[in-house]
Amino acid sequence: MSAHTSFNKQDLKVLLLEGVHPVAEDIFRQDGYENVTYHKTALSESELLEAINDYHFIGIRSRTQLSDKVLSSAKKLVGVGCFCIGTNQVDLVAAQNRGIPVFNAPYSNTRSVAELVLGEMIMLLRGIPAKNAAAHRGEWLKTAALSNEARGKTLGIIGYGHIGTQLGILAEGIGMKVRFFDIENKLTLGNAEQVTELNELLAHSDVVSLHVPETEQTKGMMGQSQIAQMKPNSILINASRGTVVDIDALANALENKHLAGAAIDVFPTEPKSNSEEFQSPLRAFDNVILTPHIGGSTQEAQENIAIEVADKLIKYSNNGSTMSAVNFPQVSLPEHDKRHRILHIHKNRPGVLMQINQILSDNDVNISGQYLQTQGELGYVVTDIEQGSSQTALEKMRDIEGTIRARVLY
Ligand SMILES: NC(=O)C1=CN([C@@H]2O[C@H](COP(=O)(O)OP(=O)(O)OC[C@H]3O[C@@H](n4cnc5c(N)ncnc54)[C@H](O)[C@@H]3O)[C@@H](O)[C@H]2O)C=CC1
Ligand SMILES: O=C(O)CCC(=O)C(=O)O
Repeated sequence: MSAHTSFNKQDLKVLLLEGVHPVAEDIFRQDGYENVTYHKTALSESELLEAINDYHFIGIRSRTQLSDKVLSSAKKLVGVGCFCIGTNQVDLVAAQNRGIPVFNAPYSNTRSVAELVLGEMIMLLRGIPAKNAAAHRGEWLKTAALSNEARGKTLGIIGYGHIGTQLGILAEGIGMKVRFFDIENKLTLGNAEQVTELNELLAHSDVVSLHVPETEQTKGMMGQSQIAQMKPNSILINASRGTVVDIDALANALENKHLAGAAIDVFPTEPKSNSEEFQSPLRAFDNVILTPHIGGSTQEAQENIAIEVADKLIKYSNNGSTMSAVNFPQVSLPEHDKRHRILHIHKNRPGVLMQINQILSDNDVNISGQYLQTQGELGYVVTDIEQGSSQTALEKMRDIEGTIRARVLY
């Protein structure tokens, strides 16, 4: 990592929440960021509103809600790291409007989710959750009724992305037939088959597994009528987002024995901490595997995520690189040894680049490299300069109409 930054690293404050893997804190400290606060849990909204004003970087997982209201209190915030895949807990537009890039770890926990779902699928096809629960109560359910091999069964995957594709390959490995539904045309891996109608997938799958992000389209996508379309005695698995499945409709389908079982890892409302009671109508069913949103919670995944996201935040802080930010123009930058680098974030409108260059020219500043990228409403110009007063130029650039924020890296 470059040692050159506009801020004294000791003055930059980093807040890590929700027990992200401790290696994240080590990485910040090793890079010279001494001011790192680590919390094992999420903060309540009022605690967050009070604390966030002090921090330049925040690291969260899926529980912390970075709403417009919270972000409006985050006056010093430079970057957000989601130590997970989903970024729906952050108001991405509000962050973008404030010139704050949001980073995540798009791949690091995907294998963990795929492995969990594979295991759940095999257990549910054998009816193990119900037999296990009965045995814990002293009952002996020795029967082959509704107990099936996975081999030869059809797995229907909804959302054939990083997790869906890995699950498909693992399932083929144990002899399952894989079909999937996705809004995009996808390159199929192995012998998987893409279907164009969701209902067609639902009607012919022995197991349906959801791997879509939370969007306006996916909220409630498995409602009463979709669950009714599922094959009798089939199984529903959701390790995507809690809003995707109508839990009451699922409970009804289990109650009237339309479905043979389910595995649910994510819920419309999840406890805010491990000490809060988990409430769900699904608690009544022995044939449902209930897990506390731990699809991606393995040691391997959490450590990889911590390394990936901490590195991205530090790189943005030290070097200005926004590669893989989810709400920001993406610029990959070389190191800027022996040069000053000015970062200018502005509303995407004509003429800003021209004004930046005019200011540099007026101040006798020689440009050695320049990078411009825009995304939607936002523009990001990075200018490397060889000499001259970067500070004076920076002050003038801050006055350009539409400027959201600007800083210099030494
Ligand atoms: N339970 C857990 O701990 C975890 C949950 N997740 C959740 O899993 C989701 C999926 O993760 P990845 O596979 O890595 O994401 P991805 O972005 O690689 O794949 C998502 C796929 O869903 C498709 N899609 C989007 N909208 C759709 C729709 N309306 N109908 C059908 N397909 C649609 C996309 O085209 C894409 O192919 C994440 O967004 C996250 O919410 C991810 C990691 C851990
Ligand atoms: O580990 C977490 O807190 C959330 C995992 C998850 O759902 C994600 O990566 O999107």
